[in-house]
Amino acid sequence: MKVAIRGASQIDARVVLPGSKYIANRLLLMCALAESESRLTNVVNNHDIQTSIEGLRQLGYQFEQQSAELVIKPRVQQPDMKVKLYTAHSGTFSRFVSAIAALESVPVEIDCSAKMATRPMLELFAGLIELGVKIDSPNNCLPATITGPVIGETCAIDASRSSQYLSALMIIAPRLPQGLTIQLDNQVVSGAYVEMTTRFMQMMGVQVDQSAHAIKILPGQKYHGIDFQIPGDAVSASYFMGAAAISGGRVTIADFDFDSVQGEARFYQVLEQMGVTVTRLGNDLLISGPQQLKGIEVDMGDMPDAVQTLAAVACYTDGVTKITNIAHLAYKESNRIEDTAHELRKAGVRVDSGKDYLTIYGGSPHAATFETHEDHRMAMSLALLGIKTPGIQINNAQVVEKSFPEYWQYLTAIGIDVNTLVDD
Ligand SMILES: O=C(O)C1=C[C@@H](OP(=O)(O)O)[C@@H](O)[C@H](O)C1
Ligand SMILES: C=C(OP(=O)(O)O)C(=O)O
Repeated sequence: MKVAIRGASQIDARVVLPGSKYIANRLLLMCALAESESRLTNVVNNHDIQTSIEGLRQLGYQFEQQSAELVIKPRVQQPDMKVKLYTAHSGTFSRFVSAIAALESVPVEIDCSAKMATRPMLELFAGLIELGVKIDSPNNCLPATITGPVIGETCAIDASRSSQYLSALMIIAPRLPQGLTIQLDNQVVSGAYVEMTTRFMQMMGVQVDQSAHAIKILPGQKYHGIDFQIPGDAVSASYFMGAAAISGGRVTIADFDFDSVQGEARFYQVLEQMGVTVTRLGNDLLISGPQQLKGIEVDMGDMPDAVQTLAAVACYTDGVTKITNIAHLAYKESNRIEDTAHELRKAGVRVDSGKDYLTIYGGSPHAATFETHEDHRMAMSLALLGIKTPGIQINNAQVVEKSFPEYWQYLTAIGIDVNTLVDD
């Protein structure tokens, strides 16, 4: 599927966003491991979350859709023979379920998409091996067969390429008879996501002790089931904030998750530095774009998934935007440093890129056809250029299914013209 984007003359819209994929991804697992029933509402229906539910079902965990609620009941039977499951393109589920698989004493064979098979797993596998788990993987990536159970109580983890390794081990800790001490071997990236894991573990009754070099979960703790409404997805919100910023129009994000555990919920503060006006209206957040955006320098280490949104907005400033502390973006669905730079250059934008930064020189981008590199965020963010620049097209636009299947309809609803074209 290919789409052509034509900007709206004036954007003035209110957007109600689907629930956070990040919170859902954690709660599905924590609730599955809980000793009592949980009820979740506003669980986003996207490919990543369907993949998580399906994969956990293969392990015998129970998910039931009851009208608007997803009901998760304690597992009654653990598998007594080899289990096979599929993690598709989801980095989060690939890492989290590898740790869950290590709780079983039968082999769990985990397969994934060709793209996911190129994303790193090595550091998590090393941590699990230290805990006595057998990992059978030809190249330290998925596909792999994981055979538990965990027998150790201490391991080291290097989370300098992905925080998901650390969250994965934290999530299973309450199920380990001796608890777990995780030594932090290196700098931890995407720290806000580890904080998110901690916050939900605490909400479900598990105490997490954190020091500068270790995370400790004491034995004898259990997840208690919860009744919880998942707030809106902060990264999905970033595209509509970006649309207001680029167009100079107004977008209201309904029921914005103000005291959020989602790092990217602070993206509006980044836009504010660029000249956007932000107004709180009760539970809503109004973003009003300025006449002219300013370039800024900003550390996006804790907002990794909004970097491409910012890169798109940065194309329309009257200055230079430097996005720093993003070396870990090389290991996402695409290389979000080099591939983003490459695509923006197609529109005549000057971009400098390095191991841990992107520098974008604002100006007047011209028409371009962008490739998505199988990255949903590449499609969603680059489409924003079409708001102001005629002739923007996106190939393989269906990649948005991973996190936000209705994205193109949402753009149409705020007045942006999205035309589906026949593929070349
Ligand atoms: O824990 C999570 O839910 C995530 C952590 C981040 O990954 P890294 O820790 O690999 O940066 C983020 O980019 C990803 O989309 C989701
Ligand atoms: C990086 C992302 O997800 P994951 O790592 O789960 O594939 C994302 O949604 O942008």
